[in-house]
Amino acid sequence: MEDLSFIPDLPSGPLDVYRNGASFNWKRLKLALEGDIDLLKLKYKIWRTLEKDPLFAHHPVTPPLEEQKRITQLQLKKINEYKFIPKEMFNASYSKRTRTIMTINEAVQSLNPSVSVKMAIGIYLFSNALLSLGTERHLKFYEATIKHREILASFALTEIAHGSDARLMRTTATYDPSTKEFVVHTPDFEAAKCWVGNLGRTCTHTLLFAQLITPDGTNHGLHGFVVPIRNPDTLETYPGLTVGDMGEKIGVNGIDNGFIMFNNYRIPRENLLNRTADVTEDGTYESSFSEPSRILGAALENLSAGRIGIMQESCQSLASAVSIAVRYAATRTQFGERGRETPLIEYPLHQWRLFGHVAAAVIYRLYIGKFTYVYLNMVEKSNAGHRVDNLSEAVSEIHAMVSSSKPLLTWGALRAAQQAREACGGHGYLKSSNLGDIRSNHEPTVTYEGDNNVLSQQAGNWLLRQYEAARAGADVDAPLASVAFLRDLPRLRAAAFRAARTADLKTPDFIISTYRWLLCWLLKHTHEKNEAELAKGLTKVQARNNCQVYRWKNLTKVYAEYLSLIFSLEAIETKEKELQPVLMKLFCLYGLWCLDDSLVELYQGGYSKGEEMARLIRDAVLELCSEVKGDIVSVVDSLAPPDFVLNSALGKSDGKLYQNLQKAFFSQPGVFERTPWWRDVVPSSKL
Ligand SMILES: Cc1cc2nc3c(=O)[nH]c(=O)nc-3n(C[C@H](O)[C@H](O)[C@H](O)COP(=O)(O)OP(=O)(O)OC[C@H]3O[C@@H](n4cnc5c(N)ncnc54)[C@H](O)[C@@H]3O)c2cc1C
Repeated sequence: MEDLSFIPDLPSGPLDVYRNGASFNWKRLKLALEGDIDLLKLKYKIWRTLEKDPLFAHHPVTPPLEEQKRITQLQLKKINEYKFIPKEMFNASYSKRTRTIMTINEAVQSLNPSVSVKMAIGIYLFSNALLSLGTERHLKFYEATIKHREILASFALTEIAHGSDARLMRTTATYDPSTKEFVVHTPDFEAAKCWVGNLGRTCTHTLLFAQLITPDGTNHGLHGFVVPIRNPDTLETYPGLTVGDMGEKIGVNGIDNGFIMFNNYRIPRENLLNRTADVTEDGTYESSFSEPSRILGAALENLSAGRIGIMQESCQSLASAVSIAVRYAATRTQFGERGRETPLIEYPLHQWRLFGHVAAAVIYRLYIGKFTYVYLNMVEKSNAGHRVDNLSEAVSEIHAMVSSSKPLLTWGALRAAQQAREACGGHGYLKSSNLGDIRSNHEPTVTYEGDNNVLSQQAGNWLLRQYEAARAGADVDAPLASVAFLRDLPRLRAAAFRAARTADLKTPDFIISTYRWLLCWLLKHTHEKNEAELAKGLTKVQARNNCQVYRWKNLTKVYAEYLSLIFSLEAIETKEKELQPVLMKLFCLYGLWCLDDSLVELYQGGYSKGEEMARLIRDAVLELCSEVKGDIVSVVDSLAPPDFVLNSALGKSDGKLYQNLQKAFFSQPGVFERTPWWRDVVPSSKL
């Protein structure tokens, strides 16, 4: 068995009442959730190092806006200097290297999300894009970014008037053969690039997406270009650019999101990322689809890697939020009988509000851990030029999986953060609870890297195509088997709810088979709705738009929940025996908690009649809440980062709630000093 002594023991205190009764060892569950001991060690190394560095000390009061940006930039510089990526990683496999980078990002994210976003865009997204969209001539940018850290980049796609519909971006890059340069231009303010992270104050280069126009006037669509923005020695912006900071946001204010307008700004021809298409010196456009498998691999990489990173970070935010709320609930008492007050965690309502989110935190972690491996292995094979069977179908399937799961996880974490805040009552509203920062810093993930509602439509379209193929008796184009059950359509349609006791529901078989039935029915329902719209004489686009609500609420969400269930179940089956009972309970709790949300559709589709099914599902959820109660504090111990990272007066691992609150109150700068404005407000006019 692995030596886990690198994980510090937890201090004893009031939480021991619950910890002592746990059915498993929390450190072993922590390792099982991380999935890789080297990566877990790396996380702890990062946290230990940063805890000792005063630059990473927490501020009891939010610093002024510019100071937040300065601190974040300095923190990023310091993280670069610490060189957390082991040297040998630069020569390691793509999959291993990417997992290491993702782990570093996650460890930093739980401490200051602004730094991790800065790092993810400025270093990793950019260097990945250079590898997948660029060619040998861009390696110098790659080395300068990832090895020497001389370049801090940004990613400029969104414009003032267009975000989700990227095709209509209006920034142009027109080729001038007389100087062998592209001339980048912004026609007006509506076409200014905006929201670009790192652009406002700090980046040296941007990865710009602009319409490529050749001298014959042909527009070849959006292409990627490396565009220098600032002198790396002085951070002065170059002439021909109008660059500004977007100002204060609701969260992540350490990031300098910026806007930019280009005034006939010239860049060398070679700065076009030319893996898939190039412009010759004399201005001829050439598409070089000589290695389609590599090109598709690159496309897959670009579409999905950033979103997988966001999902991992969502797991971390969700884990932190529920850890604070559960530790609080185990130490906070209200009401009671016979002179003894009751801890909040003993109330079924409180359990019902929180434990489903705790189960989700565990299931999502297992799901994303496993899915990331599948995804990275496939990209690695494809980038290495190995044959991957049905690659283009696999690319589409991965895109559908990511496009449905990113909404599920980001919204899931947001809902949990809000519930955790409320579950801690008034104290949850204190900055020192950290729940406000967790919530507001997490919030923009539902919008960036693809707005959740827009992404989910794309997943819905793919699902409908698979259903239509299955209905017609054709093969389902899903090499990763996420909808393999569609091959069994007739049998699934005939299935029905047959359980009589809650025990029949608390099994993976019941949950998975109910999900399969539900997905089949939702597909049928959405397909029929679409056909009915077409029969009215509407265009395909109009018909699809009229089915949007069905595609998200009633289809894509359920598909994403199903994915999280089948992947996590596979992961649970490989975990050590001691952990299986608690993991299985959390699995069932999550599955039934989600099904409760789909009761309308289960009844609407005729899976059951009468009130029995709803009653049994809800009773089973409540029973499971009560069954996991004795383990739940240890479950959040496995999920939570160390106290320094969690940074919450309510969620410290010693459980000394009121002592920690007192420390937080008393340590605020100037808390007992007379306010500087007391003269203006004293009631007596004599002063
Ligand atoms: C903190 C933050 C950081 C960001 N960082 C970057 C960055 O570094 N680089 C960059 O290029 N961009 C960045 N963005 C921008 C982000 O990618 C866009 O905001 C996002 O793509 C959505 O585009 P939009 O804001 O134009 O919204 P819109 O596309 O205008 O959408 C507005 C709303 O309409 C809905 N909607 C849109 N189309 C449809 C439809 N067909 N049917 C139904 N509903 C629809 C959407 O769901 C959304 O709720 C960032 C944004 C934020 C908040």
